[in-house]
Amino acid sequence: MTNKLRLGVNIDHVATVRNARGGNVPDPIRAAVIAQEAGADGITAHLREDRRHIVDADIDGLMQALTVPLNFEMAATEEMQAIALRHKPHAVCLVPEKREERTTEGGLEVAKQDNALAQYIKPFTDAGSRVSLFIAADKAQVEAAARIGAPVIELHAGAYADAWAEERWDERDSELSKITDMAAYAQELGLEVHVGHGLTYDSVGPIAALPGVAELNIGHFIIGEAIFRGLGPAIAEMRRCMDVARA
Ligand SMILES: CC(=O)[C@@H](O)[C@H](O)COP(=O)(O)O
Ligand SMILES: NCC(=O)COP(=O)(O)O
Repeated sequence: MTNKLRLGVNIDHVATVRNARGGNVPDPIRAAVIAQEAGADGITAHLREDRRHIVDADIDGLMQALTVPLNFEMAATEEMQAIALRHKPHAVCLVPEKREERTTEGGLEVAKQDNALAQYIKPFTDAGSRVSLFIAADKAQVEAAARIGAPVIELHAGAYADAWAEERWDERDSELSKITDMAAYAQELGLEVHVGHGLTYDSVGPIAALPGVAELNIGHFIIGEAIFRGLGPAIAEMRRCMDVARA
């Protein structure tokens, strides 16, 4: 496996700012194009059921504008399945959603609904989209992902990132251990491993250093940092932090 760690830039929160006023600015498609020019290896966009940030037209625009792969995050619903099958993005990442949550709180429950999920993901595989499951770093979930034939998992780094931000160092270390162990185990089971949620310039290093992890998806922090540095430089600095850790 190549040592090159891919960076997927999540542009959801450009749309959050746009939607704060309605209208068209700032444009998430323009952000995605700048991100790919700045070295993003892929773009991630999460079409939430409530359309609180990305909206359907953004997915149309991304599919037309991008030359790098689109990782389309969505809930495992019939509506979202139809949208994804219409677009056939490079990757479909299944994410659990709660209307009342501020952000994605947990990982997808795969172990308790593996038969239903196996049926649900088959049309994506048939359409040529890679299926990724956004799960907690939990053995039962990793095993279930492998069992249903998903080629990719993305481990939820939120608890690790939150512990880092709040300087709860013991918890940070135990969350990092879980991600480390489950990333290794998933690779033994033949899964490609991605990690994402809440990562920053500070917290990305230990995750980027994990052997064999193929991709990190990072959004909220980069978009926030872009206010101060500009989007291209904010991405370049994240790339640098990842490369230093992986070297
Ligand atoms: C699944 C995931 O981690 C990202 O999509 C993240 O959730 C960004 O979207 P929200 O901030 O709306 O949760
Ligand atoms: N799947 C995680 C992602 O796309 C980015 O999450 P965040 O950095 O916006 O928290």
